[in-house]
Amino acid sequence: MIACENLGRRYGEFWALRGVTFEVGRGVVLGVLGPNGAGKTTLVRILTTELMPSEGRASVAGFDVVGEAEKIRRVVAAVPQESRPIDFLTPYEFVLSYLLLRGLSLREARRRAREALEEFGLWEVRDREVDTLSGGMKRRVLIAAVFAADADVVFLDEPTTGLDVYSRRLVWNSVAEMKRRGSTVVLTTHYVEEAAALSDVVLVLSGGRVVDLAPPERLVEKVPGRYVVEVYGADGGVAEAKSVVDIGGRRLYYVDSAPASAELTKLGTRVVVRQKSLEDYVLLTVGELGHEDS
Ligand SMILES: Nc1ncnc2c1ncn2[C@@H]1O[C@H](COP(=O)(O)OP(=O)(O)OP(=O)(O)O)[C@@H](O)[C@H]1O
Repeated sequence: MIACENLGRRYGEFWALRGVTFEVGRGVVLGVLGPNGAGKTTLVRILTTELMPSEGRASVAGFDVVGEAEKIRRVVAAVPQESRPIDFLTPYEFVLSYLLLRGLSLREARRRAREALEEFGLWEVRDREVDTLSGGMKRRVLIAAVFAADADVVFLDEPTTGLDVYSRRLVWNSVAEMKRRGSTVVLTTHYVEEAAALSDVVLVLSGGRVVDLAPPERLVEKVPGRYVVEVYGADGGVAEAKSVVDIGGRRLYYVDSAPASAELTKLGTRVVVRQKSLEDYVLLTVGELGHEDS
């Protein structure tokens, strides 16, 4: 459904994306993870035909992003980063006009607009001006419109940034539903647990390059050891640790077996033992998300 071959984008002398090669099929949720400036939005903008690549090729739904951009626009739906719905419309008018512009009949557009606004908990506020809604509600209006469009390929660029737990869960459910309907979903996010919960495959970018492309559980398997001992404050060290990471006032030890509780009490003021996760993969390979690549 999406294929990139040696894809690159340059701004002047600076390569924001380089040598990106990957393929994902129909009905797949592709999570895109990477630190600030890794190239996630650049990749999404090229695939949604908003930005031309500087080198390489990419196709979406079998259409070339350069030569067949018009065809791609008919089969994709996107919520760009930090986008907002048109302020002077109501949620109902916004979703309805989005569907009509995509070529749906009035009858079908009305049916889908209602269904999507209900799905996103917006039916009660359907006739209020978007301008008067909270930031999280505005975001939900956009995602509801894309959800209602039932496109072959959906791009969600950081869809849950700034959303509360309830709204985030609504978005998560809608991604699962889009996948169930057969859409391919590309989801960029800084929330690692979100990528882990929703993605079939995770594309890890750093400094414009592909670091890895694999199902989340495969990436977690690459983390050394089985457990993580998180120690807050001063600590005496864990002798048999396979790897150690320092973040802020926290030190993480990757170990094969959980230390006995007597040993834990000696370690520091606060100690947590947990299973390794996708967040540990990210910490060990690309550092903390949210940090600019150097
Ligand atoms: N129009 C532009 N002109 C020059 N440089 C740009 C432009 N757009 C993006 N860049 C640079 O390209 C790199 C990749 O940016 P991009 O927005 O794709 O990263 P990102 O992974 O989406 O980051 P974030 O997580 O912060 O949204 C960054 O170093 C950015 O500064």
